Amino acid sequence: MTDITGASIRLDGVVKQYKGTAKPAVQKIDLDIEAGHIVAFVGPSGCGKTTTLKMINRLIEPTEGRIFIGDRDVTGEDPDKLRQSIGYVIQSGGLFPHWSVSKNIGAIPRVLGWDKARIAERTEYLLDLVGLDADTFRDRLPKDMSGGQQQRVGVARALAADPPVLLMDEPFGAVDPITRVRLQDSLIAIQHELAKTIVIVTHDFEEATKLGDKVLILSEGGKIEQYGTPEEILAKPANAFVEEFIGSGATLAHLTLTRVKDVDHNPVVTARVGDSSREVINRAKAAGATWIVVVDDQGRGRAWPSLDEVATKERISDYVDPRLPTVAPSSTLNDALDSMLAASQGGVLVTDGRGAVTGALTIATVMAVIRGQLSDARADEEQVTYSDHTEGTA
Ligand SMILES: Nc1ncnc2c1ncn2[C@@H]1O[C@H](COP(=O)(O)OP(=O)(O)OP(=O)(O)O)[C@@H](O)[C@H]1O
Repeated sequence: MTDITGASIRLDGVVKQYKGTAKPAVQKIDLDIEAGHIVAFVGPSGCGKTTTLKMINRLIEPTEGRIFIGDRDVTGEDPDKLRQSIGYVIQSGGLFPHWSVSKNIGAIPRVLGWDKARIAERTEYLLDLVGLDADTFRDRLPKDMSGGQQQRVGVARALAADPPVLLMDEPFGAVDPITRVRLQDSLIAIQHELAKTIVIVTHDFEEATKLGDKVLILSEGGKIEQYGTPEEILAKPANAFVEEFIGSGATLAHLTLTRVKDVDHNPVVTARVGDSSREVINRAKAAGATWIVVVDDQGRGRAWPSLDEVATKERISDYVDPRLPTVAPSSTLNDALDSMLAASQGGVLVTDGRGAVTGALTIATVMAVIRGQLSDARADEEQVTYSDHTEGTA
């Protein structure tokens, strides 16, 4: 991990009561968020997640209490100035629709008076950081991009002026499940590089455990039910509310704690377009493989034909499989399973941070981990054997 560029956040007795309401939306919250951490706010609809988030950048003014960013008490700061130093990402990116990607990303730097060359350089850097090719996307309008690409630009825009804090309100709520996994993995990779302080609101406990160094579980009125690491929450739910919120699938929720990088991968045999099929087949057979991965010059997967398919042509063809399932090292085993199911495949390719194929993960490996976790969980439970049971009921 690189140097932490994030700042701590502290909420000190913060209350929000909207005008004309009987009860406060947030009753009195004290919260410390460590610099360089990702904290995920979860809880049922209407519990006050968004209200709490928006008080941090004063899009919503607290009724009482103080908010600190680093050592700065920002409660009395000019809200416009404050928001220039806090990145903010909302669902669907929230881009200005008539502005190009580069104009959107440069919005805050222009307000801050940066010169054109510095803005252009920063835009290139950020587009690369969020995984978009600058030459392809710089001049695009939001309507000419997919939802996932727009959301990547939204993250780039929020990071434009290098703020220490990034606030994200349901950022991946509006994209399909596979894109969602890619965006989550991309956020984890960005965080490894930048070490900002990130607060993310989500409805999804699984997303919270995947992204959060810590998870904050709220109930109605912004009441803190538990604030801890995903491991702590899953191992020791603080009370019945948390237990119910986590749900009956708690054992399988552990699958979200196990990352692709934590389990063994199978090696893969790779080939390039134009390679001799016979040579590739010989190489694959020697390695005991029944299929290969065709990769491009950067090592990114294009297709994974079986050896029978390879044998139908003299040379490796340039076919690109648009549904090739891939996961990143930071993906969870649940993501890997989803990806396999979506592609109707019994395995998934594992890629490094730049998308190059490094191995494969099979459904057998994932099932072995699930079996191990289930038997660990059962060993912890009171053991009732078949004979105990029949004796007890006889
Ligand atoms: N502008 C407002 N005026 C009055 N009440 C509001 C206002 N905004 C939110 N509320 C109320 O405050 C409470 C908390 O809302 P908030 O949006 O923070 O919850 P949330 O946990 O983010 O919900 P969701 O998950 O549905 O987005 C809710 O009861 C909501 O109806």
